[in-house]
Amino acid sequence: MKNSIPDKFRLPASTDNITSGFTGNAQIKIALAIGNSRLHWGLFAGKTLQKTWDTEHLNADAVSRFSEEEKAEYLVQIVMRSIEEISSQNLLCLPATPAFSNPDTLSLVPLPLILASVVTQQTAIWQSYPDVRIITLDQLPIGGLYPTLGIDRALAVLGAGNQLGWPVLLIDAGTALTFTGADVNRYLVGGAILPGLGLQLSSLGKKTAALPLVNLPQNLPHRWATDTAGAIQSGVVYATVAGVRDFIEDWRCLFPDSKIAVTGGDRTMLLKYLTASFPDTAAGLIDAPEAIFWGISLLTVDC
Ligand SMILES: Nc1ncnc2c1ncn2[C@@H]1O[C@H](COP(=O)(O)OP(=O)(O)OP(=O)(O)O)[C@@H](O)[C@H]1O
Ligand SMILES: CC(C)(CO)[C@@H](O)C(=O)NCCC(=O)O
Ligand SMILES: [K+]
Repeated sequence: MKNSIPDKFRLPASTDNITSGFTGNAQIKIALAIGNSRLHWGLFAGKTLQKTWDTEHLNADAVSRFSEEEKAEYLVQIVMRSIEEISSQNLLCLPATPAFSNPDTLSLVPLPLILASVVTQQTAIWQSYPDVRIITLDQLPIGGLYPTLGIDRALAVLGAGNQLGWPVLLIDAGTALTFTGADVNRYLVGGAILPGLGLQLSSLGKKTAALPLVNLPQNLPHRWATDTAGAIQSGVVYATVAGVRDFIEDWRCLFPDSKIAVTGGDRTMLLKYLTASFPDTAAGLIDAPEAIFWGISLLTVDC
């Protein structure tokens, strides 16, 4: 669904081609994937992903006090500031157009925003963005999806399958750790959900009296620990890695030639632990931090 754009957010005709300097005629769009821990951003020129970055969730209480018009302006500025920040770090080359170089004109530029969210409260905020399109399951060219499946899982498995080939198993090591598998007919076979590595550690720290909050270890820890922090790390890491291995091996029995991709904020650590403990299982796993944006890129036409 596309909201109408209030006149105050429309680009002046002279800056209509604002981003053409590095993209030719391709239209610039922003993708926002809202996860349970943070916001994941992608900048597209047409279907080409130029850059990705992460930011914090917005403060829902603060935003709820704004009028509709203030919300719209605030959200446009959040997007533009975020882009300016990554471009000023030289991570992205944006042309020196008035809209990008003059802070007074920032709010004139409502870049189209494509939103995929698994956090309802954050979705609600972004509905006030002047040019937003929200991706829903029914828009995805993949069969067998059940109504409550997370849009992040559906997009990431679709993206991985399209980019790497089908069948595909997508492992998302995010707040939650998920497995999502689809067959050669782009049909959902199924999956599983468990607490992610970070969430296992934080819930032990928060929900027990004696256990401290500990970080993920940099490397595979000692299994038989003789201190509390080490015992927590050992338990979480070895049990998770054994579980992940079990899902991978079962999937490989079902689909021996399947691609298997790993995404999410804890993917690098998970891959490190898995490689150290089960090198044969880890062999051939594909590092796919942008899997969800590969999925979103398939939906960037006519929006
Ligand atoms: N800079 C960072 N900020 C927050 N978390 C980070 C960061 N770098 C790595 N992580 C790890 O990323 C994990 C969260 O992964 P991710 O950001 O992919 O989740 P999410 O997409 O917000 O959640 P989900 O997809 O499960 O709803 C945390 O457990 C944390 O350990
Ligand atoms: C599992 C999470 C939290 C992973 O981000 C998300 O995909 C979600 O909220 N899913 C809904 C339930 C399901 O996928 O079956
Ligand atoms: K919940």
